[in-house]
Amino acid sequence: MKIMNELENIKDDIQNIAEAILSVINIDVTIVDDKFIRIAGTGKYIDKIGDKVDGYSAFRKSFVEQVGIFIEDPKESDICKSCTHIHGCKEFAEVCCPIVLDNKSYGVIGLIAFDTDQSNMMKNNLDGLMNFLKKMADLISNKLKAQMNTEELEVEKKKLEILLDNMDKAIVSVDINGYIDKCNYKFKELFNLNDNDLLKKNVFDILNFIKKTNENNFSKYKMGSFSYNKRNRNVKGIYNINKIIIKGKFKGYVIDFIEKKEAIKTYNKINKDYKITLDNIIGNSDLIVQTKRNALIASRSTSTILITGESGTGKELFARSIHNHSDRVDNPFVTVNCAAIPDNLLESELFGYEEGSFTGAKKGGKLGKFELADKGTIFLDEIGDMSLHLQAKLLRVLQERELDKIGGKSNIFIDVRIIAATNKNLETMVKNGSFREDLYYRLNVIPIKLPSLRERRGDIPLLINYMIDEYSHKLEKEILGIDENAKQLLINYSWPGNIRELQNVIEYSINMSQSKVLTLDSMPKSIMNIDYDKKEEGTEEIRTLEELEIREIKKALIKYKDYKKDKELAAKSLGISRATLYRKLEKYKDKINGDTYLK
Ligand SMILES: Nc1ncnc2c1ncn2[C@@H]1O[C@H](COP(=O)(O)OP(=O)(O)OP(=O)(O)O)[C@@H](O)[C@H]1O
Repeated sequence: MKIMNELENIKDDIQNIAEAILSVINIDVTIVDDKFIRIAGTGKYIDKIGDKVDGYSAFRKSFVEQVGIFIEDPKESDICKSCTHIHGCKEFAEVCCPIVLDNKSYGVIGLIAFDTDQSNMMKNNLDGLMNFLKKMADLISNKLKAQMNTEELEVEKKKLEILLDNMDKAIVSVDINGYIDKCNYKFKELFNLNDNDLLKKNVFDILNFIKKTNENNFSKYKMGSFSYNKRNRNVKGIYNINKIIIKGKFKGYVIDFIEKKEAIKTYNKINKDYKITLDNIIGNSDLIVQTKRNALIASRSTSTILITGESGTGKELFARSIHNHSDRVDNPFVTVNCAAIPDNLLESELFGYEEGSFTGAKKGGKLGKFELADKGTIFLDEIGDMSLHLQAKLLRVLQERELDKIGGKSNIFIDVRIIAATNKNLETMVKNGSFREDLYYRLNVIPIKLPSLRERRGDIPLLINYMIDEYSHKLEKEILGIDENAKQLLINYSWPGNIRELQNVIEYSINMSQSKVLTLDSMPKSIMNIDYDKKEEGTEEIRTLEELEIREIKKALIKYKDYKKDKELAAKSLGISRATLYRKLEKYKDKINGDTYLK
């Protein structure tokens, strides 16, 4: 392959300069590159363009030493003594000047006199001539520089285009008015646009979910969600707008877009390494081992699962593990707490709605959790708290496997595995009419009942050690273990809040501990004062109604401890008003005082 000399890229410009020199001084010009190949010439040199110029020792000297040279009489000149052509030389005089850029020589401009007139003209105007040639050489090096810069820019541009086309995100850059400047392949693909669609088009017209008027109201960066529907292309996602500001001046926008399903996929990929599995569920007792075995079998099917168990027994943990053991693991696991969302919002949360379906509906509509969980698993926690109206809707989804969105024109097919969970007794609820029987049977295809902590006390020491490790690390306290008395207390306690309560007790105790070993002193008063549950179920003594009330209040407080509206949810689950709950807390404050959950 021929390696191109830099000057060759601008040889037309160089030939023009050679002819300009000729027209000014009327002496023929030769311009050579760094290999001494003639790349431009006038008069009799025109036919010799492309030839190697031999013997020109003056050119070499000028090139190597980067100096202008004048040779008055080649036959007498010291410089020409080594020239192989000296005997046949027809030259009367010669002037040459190097073409230099950033201290590197790229070639030489030479003027050769073939008669006395030309030689005299050179001699008499030498300074001016040298100066003129130097200016011409500078002109060539400036052209060369511009050419190199353009080339560099083209390489950068190409690299950038390749980079953009290989990005997961769709990207478009526009001017201050929104006219499209550049976009990547993904952008055209995402919005189903061809080059004609983009020619001199305004992005705010094409993607009308972005309102230009709003874009002036943010400083640098803004994000939003979108729904785009055109030419059978229906995409939903998130967009970010970045303002391009150079030296304080606003120059346009770069907008990137990511499809929601892509974002979810990426999220799942990132989190894959931290996924919880059945192996992370602590416990050696027969009950928990058998439950884990059943859960593993259930993970291989797509049938609906109903997990039951008291609050804090690990229902969500099991649901996540089942998803992570299933072949849906690379798709989303979406959780909905049916008790934490008011009934009027739950419907749109679950099923979503189309744009404009009601006053106040968000632009672009809203994706429901069922759609977000596409090809994955939806975990419907606290299903027993769902209203009868929504139970009917859910039943339809389970039966038809189709979603009927609020304001939607057509139904959407869904491929979602359902895992429901509750701590309520659904059978009793079915009997008293607060839970639909048909829905109960649809959900209860694979039942998994989680044992309470009381039923597997043998696992308590294992759980305590695991939690001491976890929380001492988290709280940066060196706690080495638990003493026998404290351990016995925890083994015998009734654990109405199950593992979540045990976690809270250990966390509290590590915080309070003055020594490296947890003792009774660091335990919360609540688990020491109330010991009515020490005995196994069925053998307990009759308790006073007050004791029962305190216990249920404590259970409710533990359960909703982590929610923002904890008291409100606790009161609701107890079937009393918030004010009543506060009154009772005041009344029993000595009995519940010191309880970590009340803070
Ligand atoms: N076997 C276990 N090993 C370790 N941690 C556990 C185990 N079971 C539950 N946990 C922990 O206990 C806490 C409560 O678990 P989870 O939220 O799954 O319970 P839940 O039954 O869904 O509760 P609720 O009914 O109140 O929603 C979580 O922090 C969970 O990580």
